[in-house]
Amino acid sequence: MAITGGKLFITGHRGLVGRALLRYYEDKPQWQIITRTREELDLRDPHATDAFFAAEKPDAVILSAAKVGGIKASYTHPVDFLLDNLQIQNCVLSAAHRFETKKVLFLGSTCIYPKAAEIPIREDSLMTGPMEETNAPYGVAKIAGIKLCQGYRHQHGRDFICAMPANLYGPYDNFDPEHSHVLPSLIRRFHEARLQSAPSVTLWGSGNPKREFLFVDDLASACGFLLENYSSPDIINVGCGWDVSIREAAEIIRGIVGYEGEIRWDTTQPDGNPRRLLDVSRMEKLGWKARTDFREGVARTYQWFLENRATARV
Ligand SMILES: NC(=O)C1=CN([C@@H]2O[C@H](COP(=O)(O)OP(=O)(O)OC[C@H]3O[C@@H](n4cnc5c(N)ncnc54)[C@H](OP(=O)(O)O)[C@@H]3O)[C@@H](O)[C@H]2O)C=CC1
Ligand SMILES: C[C@H]1O[C@H](OP(=O)(O)OP(=O)(O)OC[C@H]2O[C@@H](n3cnc4c(=O)[nH]c(N)nc43)[C@H](O)[C@@H]2O)[C@@H](O)[C@@H](O)C1=O
Repeated sequence: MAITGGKLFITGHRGLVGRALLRYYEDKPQWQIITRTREELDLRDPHATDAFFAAEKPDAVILSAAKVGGIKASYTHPVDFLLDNLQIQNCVLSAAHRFETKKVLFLGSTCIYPKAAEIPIREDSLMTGPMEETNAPYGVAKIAGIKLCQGYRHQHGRDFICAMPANLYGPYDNFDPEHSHVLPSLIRRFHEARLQSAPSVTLWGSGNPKREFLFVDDLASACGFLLENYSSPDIINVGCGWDVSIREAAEIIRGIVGYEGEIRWDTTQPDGNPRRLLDVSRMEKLGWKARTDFREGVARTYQWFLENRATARV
C-alpha cells in the first residue's frame, strides 16, 4: 500500500534511531509526527498501548523502540533482551492491527542471521543455521517480530514491513562504556584516555571481528524510503555494503579523537560474531544507497559527543 503522509508514530524517539528519524522528518510536513516517552507510555503494557492507539489512531508506525545494547549488555541480560523486545513488539504490532494502522515498519537487526551465514549475508539466509551465542536471545526476539509482521500480512492483510539494519552509530548514541556498542564505547574510551594522558586503552576481544557500520541518518532516510515505497512480506537489509575490522575501526577512531597511546586487546572478552556484512542489493535495486563515509560519520559523532557530553547517555 502506498502511503505518503499522515500521522506517524515514531516509537523510541529519544534513542539513537528515533532522534535520527525526528531529524529526517523535520522538513516533511505531510507527516504529522507523534511521540511518547517511555514514562508516558510503556510499550510493554498492552492496555496502555491499546489506549494510545485507540485515542491517536496513527496512520503509520516506525517500531524503533526496543531493548538495545552492545555485546556485553546482551550476554549478561538475556532475559531483558528477549522479554522486553517480545513484549514491546507484541503490544505495538497487535495494537496496530486492531486499530487499523495502515503501515508499520519493524526494525530487526543483523543478529537474526546465522553465525556462519555466507558473506555478504542475504535475506534468505534467515534461519538456515545456528545463531551467534552472545546475542541469540535478542536475535530470537527480533525473528519473532518478523514472523508476527509476516503473519499479520498473511492472515489479516496488514501492510507490516521489516528492515534489518547493520550496526548503527551517530549522534544520541549510548556512550556507556560497559553497555554500549563498540563505536560509542571507543569514542568515549579514547577521549577520556587522551584527557588523562593514559598510556594505553584496553579494548575487548581480539580486534579481528568485522562489522558493517551504518551512520544513523542513512538508516533514517532508508526508513522514510521504505515506509513510502516498500510493501512485501520479505525482510530487507539496510547497510552500507562495506565492513571493517574492529582493529581497523579502533585505529580510525583513535586518529579522529587524537589519542596517541597504545591499544591493548583483552582476549578474555568475547568477539561475538566473526563477521557481519549484509548483502544490500535488494535495497540498491529499489534505488536507495547509504551516503555517509565511515570517517565522516565517526567525526560527526565525535563532534556531537564533544558538544553534548553533559546530556549524552554515558
Ligand atoms: N543501535 C544499533 O546498532 C542497531 C539498532 N537496531 C534496532 O534499531 C531500533 C532502535 O535502536 P536504537 O535507537 O539504537 O536504540 P536506543 O536504545 O538508542 O533507543 C531505544 C528507544 O526505545 C525506547 N524504549 C525502550 N523500551 C521501551 C518501552 N518499554 N516503552 C517505550 N519505549 C521504550 C527507549 O526509551 P528511553 O529513551 O526511555 O530509554 C529508547 O528511546 C531497535 O529496534 C534496534 O533493535 C538494529 C540494528 C542495529
Ligand atoms: C548491532 C548488534 O550489536 C551487538 O553485537 P556486536 O556487533 O557484537 O556488538 P558490539 O558493538 O558491542 O561489539 C562489536 C565488537 O567490538 C568488540 N569491542 C571491542 N572493544 C569494545 C568495547 O569497548 N565495547 C563494545 N561494546 N565492544 C567492543 C566486541 O568484542 C565485538 O567483537 C548485539 O549485541 C546486538 O545488540 C546487535 O544487534
